Amino acid sequence: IYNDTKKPKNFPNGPSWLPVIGNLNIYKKLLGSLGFHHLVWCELSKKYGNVVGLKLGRNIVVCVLGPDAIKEVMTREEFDGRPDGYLFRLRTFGKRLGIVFSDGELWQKQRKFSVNHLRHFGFGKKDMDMKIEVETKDLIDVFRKQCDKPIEMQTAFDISVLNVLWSMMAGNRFSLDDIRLQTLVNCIHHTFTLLDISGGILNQMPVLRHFAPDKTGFNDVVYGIEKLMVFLREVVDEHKSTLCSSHSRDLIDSFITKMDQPQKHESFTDEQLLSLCLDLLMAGSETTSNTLAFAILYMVKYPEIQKRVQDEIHEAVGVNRWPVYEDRIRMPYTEAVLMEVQRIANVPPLGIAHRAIRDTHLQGRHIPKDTIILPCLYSIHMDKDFWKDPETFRPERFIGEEGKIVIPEKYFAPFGYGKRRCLGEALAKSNLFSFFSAILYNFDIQKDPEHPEIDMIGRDGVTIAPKPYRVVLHPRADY
Ligand code: HEM
Repeated sequence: IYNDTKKPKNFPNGPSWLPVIGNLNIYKKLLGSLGFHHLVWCELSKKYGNVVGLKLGRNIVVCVLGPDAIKEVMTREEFDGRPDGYLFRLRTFGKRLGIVFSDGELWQKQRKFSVNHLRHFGFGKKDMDMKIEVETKDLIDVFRKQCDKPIEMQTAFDISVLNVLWSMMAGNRFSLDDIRLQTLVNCIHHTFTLLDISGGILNQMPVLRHFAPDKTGFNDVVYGIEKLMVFLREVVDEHKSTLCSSHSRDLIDSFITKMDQPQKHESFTDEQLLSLCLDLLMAGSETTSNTLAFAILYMVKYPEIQKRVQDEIHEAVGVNRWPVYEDRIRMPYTEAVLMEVQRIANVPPLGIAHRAIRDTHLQGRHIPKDTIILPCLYSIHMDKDFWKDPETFRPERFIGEEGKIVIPEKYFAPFGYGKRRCLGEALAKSNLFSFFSAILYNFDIQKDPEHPEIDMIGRDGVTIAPKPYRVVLHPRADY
């Protein structure tokens, strides 16, 4: 018990550790009053500095805040690992598989494979933008049918956003009223609200799942993952039965073909294929949908900014078509609005957890091997010294004197950076721009008169999601 309370020498500052629970008592109390995990770390950093160290159950967790400490974590090879533990393995057959929470050789091979093959199927190229155009058109058609009536907005983008990625992964798309897919995406949303990026209670004290399977979220997480896996297994089986080995239709085909090659890396297995698909689905849908839903919410809150975006769209493309991603060069204000949404909404406020792969130092403090490291992206996006008025929604902050976009990279990193930076950045940016500008081209977005209150404070979880809200879309005259 005494050893349990002993901190490693020169460990980052933080409160004393209790036996077994470590600092879970303090953490829980702060979370109860502040409501968000990232705010707990910000609060602790006021007392303990920019590198705060806690023990949460069996996990040692260090949160880094501010540009210098975050840069060290993102760019030093010792921090390129991802956490291991009960929760992370629960997703992937009790093993370390997938792409988001794997590391070492498996991660390198799988990341390289995914990037190369997604690119082959259009990722980051004109092909991808054309797929987005198709999805945008479909979604606008759906919205047109619901004009002048309140529409549920925080999940409105789910299937459209997923379709673009899915067409590269599995070669097809879903109808926007596909009930099964919407149920699966709802499972993803729900799972994200139950967990937090450090692993949460299921990783810190996995034994609790036996005593409180509902309260710890265990039952819901298992249910959600099983549902997704059943769906993915059907898709993979269908690919296997229709595969033509000389012609890959999509990423899944390429993976299956690779599994049959004698010189393949040992990580190309059935379980890894399912885990990779699960990770891409989860990482690719939630983040983009939430950002778009926040963007619409900000436009309702600030109609004068909405009007300015619409004026810019008009000037850049006229009235006969809506903007596509290529037009962004002539639409700096619209781009700045989306960047400002990413900065202020902080959809992944703590990024994705890293792990120290060996004993090392960070900002002069000792970090033991396997420490979970949380880069608090919120801390740079909301840095008072740099941004001056971080709580104010002011897109102009991203526009330089010559009217062009300026990105202060040290203080703006919604996709992270370094070797583990977001793999889907190109797709996310193109999705954000295309869906957002198409909606503003076609509609004036207004509050639901029956629910005029606008709640900008989201819901906590792995990512921050807006609370359910409705808006009314009015078709714009002449468009
Ligand atoms: C607005 C949308 C998105 C945001 C804000 C976002 C943000 C992030 C962040 C902060 C990370 C962690 C970076 C780090 O650890 O240093 C990450 C990783 C990742 N993202 Fe995204 N992301 C978005 C969209 C997407 C999309 C569309 C995909 C789909 C392909 C995707 C796939 C991934 C993957 C696979 C990783 C893990 C990369 C690795 O560990 O090597 N993301 N993302």
